[in-house]
Order: sequence, then structure tokens, then C-alpha cells
Amino acid sequence: MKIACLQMNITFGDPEANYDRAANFLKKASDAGCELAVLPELWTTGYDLTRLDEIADKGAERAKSFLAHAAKMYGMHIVGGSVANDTGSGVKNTMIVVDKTGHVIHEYSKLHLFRLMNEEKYLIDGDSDGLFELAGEKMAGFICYDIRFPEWFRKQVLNGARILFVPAEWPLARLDHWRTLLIARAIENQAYVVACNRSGSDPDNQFAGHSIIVGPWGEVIAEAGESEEILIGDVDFKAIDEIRRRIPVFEDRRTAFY
Ligand SMILES: O=C(O)CCC(=O)C(=O)O
Repeated sequence: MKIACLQMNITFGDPEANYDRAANFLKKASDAGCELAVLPELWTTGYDLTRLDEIADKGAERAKSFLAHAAKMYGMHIVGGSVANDTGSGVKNTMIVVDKTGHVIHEYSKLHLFRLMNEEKYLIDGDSDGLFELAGEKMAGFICYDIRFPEWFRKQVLNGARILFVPAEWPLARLDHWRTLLIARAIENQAYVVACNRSGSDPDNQFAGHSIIVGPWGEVIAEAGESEEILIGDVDFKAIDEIRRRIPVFEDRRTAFY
């Protein structure tokens, strides 16, 4: 499966500009023959949390209809990053997944809110998991800070997830954590990790870019630089089975002890 991470810049608090940019990136991913495209975290608004009253998407309806339209037009699955989703009783940081026929097949809201960027003051946390199925394979979504919680990843992998998607707005200051944690999540779970970060900056942070596709052996299949880029890599599900046979981590777990 040919996958694209749409490592775009995000204009702070300006959904119109960001929808235009995302439309352009999605077209380019489709032109490149990609079967699935991934957007970054909060790609419609960025971290303009103090203006969520004005700019959060009610029920994420605009994002859903935009993503469904693009998916159908291009015949391409989309892991739609995440958007500020005004649920009516608080704003969630919600990932939307649409299949290539334009159906919304899953929503996942960020489980772990990141205090260092004041998320807990403006957002409410999710309460369900990110597991979904596309093209006959189980996959799961996580959002940014979630990568610091290996137990959350393990749970989804034990439930069958074989590609682990991570949209993010990860700051450049902790680029080494980003790479190390993502590679570790791939190695320990013997699964693909497809992580799409944003590029550029906002009033508080310079973001790292470095979207990355990591294979189940921990090998870096593709990695972006810091600037805007469409990162493309191939995922081969057979590699997962081969690696799990070589080192049978899942059979060797001592679940009586943990
Ligand atoms: O965990 C980190 O260092 C960064 C997390 C983050 O930026 C986020 O969750 O938005």
C-alpha cells in the first residue's frame, strides 16, 4: 500500500487557508498514485486554542464533508489528521478516517491531552479507541502526545492493528524524542508506524516536520525534512508476519506478570 504523509504548514487560526492547502496536498498525493493519505494534527486551525469558540468545527461536519469528497474524488483512503471538533459539550481533538468511497469509517479523539501546550484548558479528552479497518487490514490512530504512552499502542496492536497512524504538531525542540519514540513503538509492536507532523511555526513553537514511515523491524522507510513535503512510502503487510515469526514477541509475553 502506497501511503503519503502530507507534511503541510498550517496557517494559525485560518481554516480557509488551511482547507485550500490541504486540497492541494491531497491532489498531489493522488497524482503520485498514493492509496492512502495522512494529514497532520489540528490541520484546519493549528493551536489557536483561545479562538476555538469561533473556529472549531461543529461536529467536525465541515472536515468530514471535505475529506469524504476528496476521498471519493481521488479513490484514496484518508486518515484525516485531526481537527478541533466542537461537540456541543466541549471541543475534542478528533481524527476522522474516510475510506476511498467517501464514507466516514472512524473518529478518534486524542486520549492524552498535552499540558505543556495548555490543551487541558481548552479541550476535552477522548474516551474511545482508534481502531479501524481499511482494505481488509486493521489499523489504529493516535495523536501526537499519545506516542509517550506505549500501553495505549500495545492495546490497539493486541486488538489487531498493523499500521499505527500518528498525526502530530510536534515541536522541533523535542525532535529526538519524536524519532526515538516512534521507532520504538514500531519495533516493540512489530507494526508499521506512519507519523505525519506539520512544518512551519506558530506564535509559540517551531515545528519539527520529520514525518516518518517506520517498518516493523524499526527501519526508517521514508523520512521528511523540516519543510513542507509529501512523504511517500510503501507498506508491505507480509513483512509484519515474517518479523513476528522471526522474533515471536507476542507469543513470549508473560501476561501472568503484567
Ligand atoms: O510530547 C511532546 O513532547 C509533544 C506533544 C505535543 O506537541 C502534542 O501532543 O501536541
